[in-house]
Amino acid sequence: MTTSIARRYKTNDKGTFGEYTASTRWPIIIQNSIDDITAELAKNSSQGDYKKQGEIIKQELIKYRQELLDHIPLRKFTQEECKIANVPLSFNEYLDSHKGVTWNNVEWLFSEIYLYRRINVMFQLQPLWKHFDIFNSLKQSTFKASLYGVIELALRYQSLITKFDSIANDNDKEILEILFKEFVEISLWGNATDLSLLTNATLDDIKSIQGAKAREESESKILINDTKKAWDTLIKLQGSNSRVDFILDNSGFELYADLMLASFLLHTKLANKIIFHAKDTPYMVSDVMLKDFDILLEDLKDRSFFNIDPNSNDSRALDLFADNIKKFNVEGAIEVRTDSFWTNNLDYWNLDPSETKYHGAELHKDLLNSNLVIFKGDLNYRKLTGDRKWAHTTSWDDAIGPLSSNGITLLSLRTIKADVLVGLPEGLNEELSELWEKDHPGHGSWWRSSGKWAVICYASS
Ligand SMILES: O=P(O)(O)OC[C@H]1O[C@](O)(CO)[C@@H](O)[C@@H]1O
Ligand SMILES: [Mg+2]
Ligand SMILES: [Mn+2]
Repeated sequence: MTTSIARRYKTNDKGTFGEYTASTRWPIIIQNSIDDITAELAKNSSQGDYKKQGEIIKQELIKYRQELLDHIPLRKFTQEECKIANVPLSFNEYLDSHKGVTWNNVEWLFSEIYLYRRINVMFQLQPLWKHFDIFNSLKQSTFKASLYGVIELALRYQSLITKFDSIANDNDKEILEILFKEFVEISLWGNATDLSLLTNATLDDIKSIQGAKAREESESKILINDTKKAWDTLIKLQGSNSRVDFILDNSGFELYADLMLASFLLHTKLANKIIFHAKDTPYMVSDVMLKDFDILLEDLKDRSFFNIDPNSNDSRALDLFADNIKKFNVEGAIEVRTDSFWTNNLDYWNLDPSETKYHGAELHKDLLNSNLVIFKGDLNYRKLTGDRKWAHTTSWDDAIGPLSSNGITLLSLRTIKADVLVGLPEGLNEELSELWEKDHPGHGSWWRSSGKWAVICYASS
């Protein structure tokens, strides 16, 4: 490690997107939850104890939102909360070593993860709401609005699947590599419909992001591209035992795009085992929980969800994809797991034998058996780099600390949506900040939180 370790971004770092997120976006996200639980309570099905317990949660959310606005200190979880809601003790350990941190003066990474954990505890304390995903209706409505992109990819898959066998048998490595790049980029940009940013997206916004045309022009937006290194790793294993893991990000279209990449890898024998790692609680609004995998497959088959003509080829294309994923899952070629580590406040420097209290060491040991661990999205990138204020020219290997030498082979597919960013050539951050400043006076550095650029970063040891 040649670079001294930079401190983490904080919610009072002037002019950063983190400061704006904490001061402005989080109260909106809590207000959305209040609106959604209000809608749930207005349903005829909400009666008796369910209604009573729901009202309690609603009042707590309203109070909680005010707590953020009043910059109250972040409180520890009570004994009861930890017990009933399985809150990892790492949250209280952090608060013990960072006494008196307030919402407007705390590390961004911790406070954002803590934010969602507090909301989850409110639900887990009410027995009839213990497993209620407050973000489910938003996840579902956004996926429903992604119909255009969903159909487009399903048709692409339907036309390609007949060719996968011949491509694999003809040993046509060139076309295989082009398709690998294409499916990696589909998975990368699938992220672009992240709910937490598109708070008022129109169907056109969502369509444009997901259209094939958007992907072409997005090539130029990939600032660091290690796809070739991942290709070289997997092509050597083609046809033999090859396990690829996905540390998932968002549900809906992004998960659908991840499944596209996964099925491509399986059909072309670049992998024969895919393990998806989902979240164990509602997290960052849109992140995938175990149940979201099953819901996605149901949605793809449900003609009242995507209301298309059941006798159309579009419908057959959706069925084909959903049935193939289902088959892979039943056969065990695709496995979906969860672990409390992924929603913990610890960054991914703890994916290491040294972390023996919160599953870091166990997960590290298991991931040593993977030939490629794909970390999806912005929050995972922030945890890989510790969400630290590194100089933007800091090397990737320095920024990911122990992960550059403890044996895991990883690939971060990240649409850039937060301040932290490393591995850039000298001057590029300044150049893009100037460009962004033109249309966004005073916020030039927010080019790094627009989701319009991406990085694909590889590490192996
Ligand atoms: O779903 P993703 O790609 O992890 O994005 C989540 C990101 O969105 C934000 O909420 C907005 O920047 C970040 O705080 C967080 O890292
Ligand atoms: Mg994302
Ligand atoms: Mn996410």
